[in-house]
Amino acid sequence: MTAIRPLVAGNWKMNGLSGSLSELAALRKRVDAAPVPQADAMMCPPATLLTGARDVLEGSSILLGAQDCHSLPSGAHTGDISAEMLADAGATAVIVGHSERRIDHGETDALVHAKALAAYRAGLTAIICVGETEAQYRDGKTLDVLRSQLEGSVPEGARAVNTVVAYEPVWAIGTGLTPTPPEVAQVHGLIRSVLGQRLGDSEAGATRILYGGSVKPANAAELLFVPDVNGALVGGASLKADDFYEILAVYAGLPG
Ligand SMILES: O=C(CO)COP(=O)(O)O
Repeated sequence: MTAIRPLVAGNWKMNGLSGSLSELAALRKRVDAAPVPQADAMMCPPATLLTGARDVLEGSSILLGAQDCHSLPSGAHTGDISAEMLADAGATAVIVGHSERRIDHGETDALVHAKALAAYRAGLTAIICVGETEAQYRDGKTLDVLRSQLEGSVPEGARAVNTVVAYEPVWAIGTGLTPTPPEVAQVHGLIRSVLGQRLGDSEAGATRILYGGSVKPANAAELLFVPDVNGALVGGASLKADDFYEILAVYAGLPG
């Protein structure tokens, strides 16, 4: 099995006005000046900034992603945005099933599954998020919850080339708390084994499994070199070009 190429993806969430594109331009400048060829970098700004971000990133190695999509390609769905629209705006990937959408918008595993299929239909990579709540973590239910979310959310046609799984414990998002490296290793190992049952070992062995939840420059090396961790999904720290670059740069020491 060849080594999995890591991915560091930033999720700006509902942050950023047009002026924030200067932060993306600053990131681009840092990556252009000191590329990190060992890993892929991606930024997922809000949908309103996608075309502006596409222009800022033109010719850059930084990939562009989006944060959510509707499951249908078009139609009478006021306020929604289809995967095809995201692709048209320059995105090559879309986050689906983030816990903030599961919680704020009542998104079910079935809906996340449909959104992942929509991403494939539009030629986008689906970044499928899973993660347990604090109560589930405290009750020792993490592995059961993740198994069930993966079985419900990851389409059987998922392939390593078009699918990324992001493990984001809800209690670690925006809190400064993180699971311990052994906990992350256990969960990521389980995710890979569930993917193996669904997709076969060869696809599962090549699928990127990201860790997300309070990843910062200070803890990135500790979290990203855990076995079965193939990168990060970064929230708050992705809003600052220097912080995001420093997280990406933890891979700079590796053979390219
Ligand atoms: O939800 C996240 C990324 O999708 C993580 O957010 P924070 O990095 O701000 O904890």
